[in-house]
Amino acid sequence: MQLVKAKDYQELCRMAAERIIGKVKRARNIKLGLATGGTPTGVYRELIEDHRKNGTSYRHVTTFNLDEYVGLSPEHPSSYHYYMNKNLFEHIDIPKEKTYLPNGMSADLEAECRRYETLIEAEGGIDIQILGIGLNGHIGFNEPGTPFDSLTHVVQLAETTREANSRYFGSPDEVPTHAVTMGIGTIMKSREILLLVNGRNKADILRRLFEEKVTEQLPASVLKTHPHVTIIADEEACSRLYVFP
Ligand SMILES: N[C@@H]1[C@@H](O)[C@H](O)[C@@H](COP(=O)(O)O)O[C@@H]1O
Repeated sequence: MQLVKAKDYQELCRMAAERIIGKVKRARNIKLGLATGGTPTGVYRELIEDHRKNGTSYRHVTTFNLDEYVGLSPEHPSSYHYYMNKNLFEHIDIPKEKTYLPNGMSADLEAECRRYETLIEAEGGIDIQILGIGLNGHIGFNEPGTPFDSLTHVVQLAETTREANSRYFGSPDEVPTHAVTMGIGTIMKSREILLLVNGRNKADILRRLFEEKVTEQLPASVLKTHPHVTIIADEEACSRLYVFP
């Protein structure tokens, strides 16, 4: 894992966007793995601004999101479909039919998981996967204890995760109890991974990521075994690291 330090959130977003834009410009056909949550919103803002100012085109881009809540339709304002449409897709020229998220409304969720996994494979896999990290070290919605070889699956969300994500809902009870998420094995198949970590509340989990051994109890620790991971973290997130490049 390579750690790149950003002064603050704004710089982190610029750095991440630059990497993505560089790839989008260079490749004729690129598959981006996208994340939701608070962390990537500023990166998406940068992509939109660059698209407007510099005309970077996304017509040749396919996207796969990490996860979606079970039981929320794409029209639900707290669904990840809605988030992606509002925060990115509606503002760039990506063909809507090339933007994929798991369908949390499927009547057969097991079949949906298999369909999503197969779809990623059929498209040739993900070139670069953007990740945030949960306070307990989850990536996507892979909570502590998830097997490292897991593929897309249905998860029961940890209460701490439901609580942390309740800010996106009217009340904590409205947060779904389950989600469909790419598995850790799915994420690890990405050719490159960009983990974004910002803010003081992430300082402890970033410290744990560096200090603790690779264990399924800390899902993000698996990234230490991937050949091409860059962590972009701001100063606040790095404030508990002993050694800093
Ligand atoms: N499923 C998402 C993750 O993909 C995200 O990385 C994490 C951190 O969110 P935030 O960026 O808001 O801290 O929370 C959610 O649970």
